[in-house]
Amino acid sequence: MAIADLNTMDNQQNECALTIDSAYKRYGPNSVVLKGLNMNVPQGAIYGLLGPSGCGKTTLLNCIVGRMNLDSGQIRMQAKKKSDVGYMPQDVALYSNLTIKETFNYYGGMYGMTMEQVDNRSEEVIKLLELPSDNSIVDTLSGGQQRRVSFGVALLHDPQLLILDEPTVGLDPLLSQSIWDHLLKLASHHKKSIIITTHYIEEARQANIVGLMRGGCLLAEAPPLQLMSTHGAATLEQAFLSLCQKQYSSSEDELQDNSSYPTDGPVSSPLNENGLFSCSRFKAQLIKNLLFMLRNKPMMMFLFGLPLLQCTLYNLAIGRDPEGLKVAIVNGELKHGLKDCSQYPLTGCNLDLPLSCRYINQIKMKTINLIEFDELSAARSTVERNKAWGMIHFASNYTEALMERINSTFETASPWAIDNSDVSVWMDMSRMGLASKKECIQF
Ligand SMILES: Nc1ncnc2c1ncn2[C@@H]1O[C@H](COP(=O)(O)OP(=O)(O)OP(=O)(O)O)[C@@H](O)[C@H]1O
Repeated sequence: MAIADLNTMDNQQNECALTIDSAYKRYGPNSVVLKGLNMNVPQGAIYGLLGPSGCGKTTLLNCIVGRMNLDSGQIRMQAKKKSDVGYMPQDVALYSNLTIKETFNYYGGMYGMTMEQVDNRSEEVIKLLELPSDNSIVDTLSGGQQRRVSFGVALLHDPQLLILDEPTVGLDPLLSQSIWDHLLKLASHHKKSIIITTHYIEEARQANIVGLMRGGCLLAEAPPLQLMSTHGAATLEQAFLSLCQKQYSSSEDELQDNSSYPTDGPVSSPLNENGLFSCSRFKAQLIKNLLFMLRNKPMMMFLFGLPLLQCTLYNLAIGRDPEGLKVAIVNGELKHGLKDCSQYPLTGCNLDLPLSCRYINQIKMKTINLIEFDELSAARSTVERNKAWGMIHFASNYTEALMERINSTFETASPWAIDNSDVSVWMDMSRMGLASKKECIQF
């Protein structure tokens, strides 16, 4: 190839806002949507992407903006960051509880615009798109009005590349024409590149270039008048029909054969994120979430009220101290039982002082009735007769044999051993740290 030809090609690619080479995408082995599609969107032009429902237009746009990856191929773009692109998806994806103004403030903040910029731009956009009062809640708008707000969001930050998925569907013809006029002005005066999909084929005649898509590839890509003259057609629709008939003669399902499907790995959009953190994005998210909370009172009451109710019910049901429960105490730690406790202070950090006195002192503050026994067997037999009783045994001189007996009886290794009847509580003082006496235990 001559050097002059190569230079021309390079220049053409430099002037392209977007170039796609051999794009392949499928949703499953038998659902190939893009089949080696090539596309060139010139800088400062409106590119009308036409095609029947289900031919893969939305899939292609999603791959361009980075919502999904191609399976194979290449995407080159002049826009570098996601905020250089304005995307209006086919489905309305707005926050329904925000007003139009708040919606613009939110997306403006996400694009890193100042409040002043947002105010100026939203005023222009509201006027252009004939939106209702900016205090109207999105949820209360008609489907067409919501689509116009979504369109306004794509226009708001004045991006280099606009990608609009059926922006004029369901609009009043006069409004639709004023939108096209605005897009033409954006392309010719401000050198913005615009990709627009539409089902209205004749509408696309206003585009600078149209791509006719069918069966996952572009059948043709040329200025509308050139397409019509090449195919001897009076309308764009007839030109499209003639191209479809030509394609029909070749096999459409070639690529359903998995062996010929290229598998050179996922190809992501070249658009970069706008940085990990930005104050304006943080603020925009915060305000949006606060507004959501303010406007969803029943939901907030449920979110905060349910755990509160659960805690209250839990505490009312089982969280209180048992009232009037009689608990037997056998204090083996002191020679004369709890009577000896009067000699000792109940506060301070002296571990030579008996733990049982402090512990019992705490229990006395509760609503439990303590009944002291001198003998373990007497307390035990009383507990066994009256199942509702509890028993605390403070032992001082545990021998290995005694420990084993307690463990085998109560089958637990915790400092508290719970009797099989669930009412007898043993306190193993040696495991509470008293044996080592290294720690100060304060109740
Ligand atoms: N998430 C998905 N999982 C599986 N198949 C999908 C998915 N999204 C789209 N498809 C299929 O891919 C094909 C192309 O869908 P796509 O939405 O890209 O078409 P389209 O040309 O934008 O259609 P329309 O003009 O009706 O919006 C369709 O057959 C569709 O069923």
